[in-house]
Amino acid sequence: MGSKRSLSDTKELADLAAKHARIIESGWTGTNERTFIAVKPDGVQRRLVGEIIRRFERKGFKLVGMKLLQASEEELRQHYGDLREKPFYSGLVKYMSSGPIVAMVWQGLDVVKTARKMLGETNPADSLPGTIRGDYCVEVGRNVIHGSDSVESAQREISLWFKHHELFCWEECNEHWIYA
Ligand SMILES: Nc1ncnc2c1ncn2[C@@H]1O[C@H](COP(=O)(O)OP(=O)(O)OP(=O)(O)O)[C@@H](O)[C@H]1O
Repeated sequence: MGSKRSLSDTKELADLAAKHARIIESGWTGTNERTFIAVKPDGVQRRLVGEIIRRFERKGFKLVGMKLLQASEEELRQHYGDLREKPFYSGLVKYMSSGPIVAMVWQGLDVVKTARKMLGETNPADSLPGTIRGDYCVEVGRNVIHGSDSVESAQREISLWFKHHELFCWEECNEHWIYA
């Protein structure tokens, strides 16, 4: 009895540490991945932040980082660099800098692809009811939410909007919280 650890306890702890290390290593790619989600200024103004968080939590994803911020034009230029030549680009930057956004990182199995499904199509008119854009907006230029379109975009966007120390590492926190 008492608090003495046996050899098998030590082995269990070592196995657990190795398991944690493997999960942390694979946290950026593969199936247990992270995505960048932003509630756009219209979503914040319309008090949709809580509803959006609720959907991601209930789906089973884990919040890894979140902040309310005013995006600068420079940050938006970097974020939307691939759309620079589009006719709607300057309107998009103006819209995205018109008020605070809520930047978030969510983690979980296939979260990049699944989040895009939860968001709906870029144009709300093409989005099915039940999706965020299908339920809460009508205009492509005011479509409430952003979500990374690939694992690579997610990595780039997360490192643009968040510093490493702003992201929580669930795997280091408590073994019972780890996804299988
Ligand atoms: N035709 C358009 N007119 C006005 N704004 C547009 C138009 N097309 C796209 N946008 C805006 O630019 C954003 C980025 O467009 P993109 O083609 O990357 O779509 P998306 O990947 O679905 O959107 P997001 O990056 O916001 O998740 C859209 O979410 C929308 O706010």
